[in-house]
Amino acid sequence: MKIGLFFGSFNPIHMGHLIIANTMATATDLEQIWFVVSPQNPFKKNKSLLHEFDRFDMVDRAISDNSKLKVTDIEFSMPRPSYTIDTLTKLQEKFPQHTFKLIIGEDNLAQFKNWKNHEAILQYYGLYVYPRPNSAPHEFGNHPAVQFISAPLLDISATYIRDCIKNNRSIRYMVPDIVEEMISRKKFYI
Ligand SMILES: Nc1ncnc2c1ncn2[C@@H]1O[C@H](COP(=O)(O)OP(=O)(O)OP(=O)(O)O)[C@@H](O)[C@H]1O
Ligand SMILES: O=C(O)c1ccc[n+]([C@@H]2O[C@H](COP(=O)([O-])O)[C@@H](O)[C@H]2O)c1
Repeated sequence: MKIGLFFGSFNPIHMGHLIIANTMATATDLEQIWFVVSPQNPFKKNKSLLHEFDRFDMVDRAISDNSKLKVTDIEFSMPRPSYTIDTLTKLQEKFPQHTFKLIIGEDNLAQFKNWKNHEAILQYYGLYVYPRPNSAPHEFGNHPAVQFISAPLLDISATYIRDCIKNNRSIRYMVPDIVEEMISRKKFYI
């Protein structure tokens, strides 16, 4: 199967992530999209970052009604911080029957050449890139391993959602109802 990998903290997962994942799952040749939840980076202490199990749980609930979307905790047991190439290698070893592609926003492309073994990512996997506002110029516009996919731009972030919660403003429609319910019941981000 051809699988797109969408990496992130998902603190929490929101409609911006889900719309990109669903676009990739329905408007490309990718058959499934796997959300790869990043654990806490020990060098980037952030007190608003929920425990990885809670973030995983929110993603799991958010995608439970869509058979093309899956979530993986593969990075939880890897050395931290985990480099994308190492996670790709581990997934490919674990699932040799699948082909993996990396899904990234165009804003990440300007820095992509500084990622660990970025040439190997291009050579053995490849990128599916979705548009992001204010993306800096980059050199991958005509690269054969980089596919640009048209997708809606949604100006919403997990930071904005956490701020809304702190300020007692509604997050309805920014996250799935089931995620909103979990955040409120467990008193996350207050
Ligand atoms: N609204 C959005 N549309 C498209 N991509 C997004 C959107 N929000 C985040 N992303 C991208 O999704 C990936 C995972 O996102 P991440 O978990 O860091 O969420 P975030 O909303 O950017 O979080 P935070 O505000 O806490 O930094 C990142 O590459 C990020 O750039
Ligand atoms: O593998 C690398 O060298 C690498 C370097 C920088 C960023 N990344 C990945 O890019 C994504 C966005 O990173 P950041 O630092 O902009 O939040 C995230 O999924 C990181 O794992 C990966």
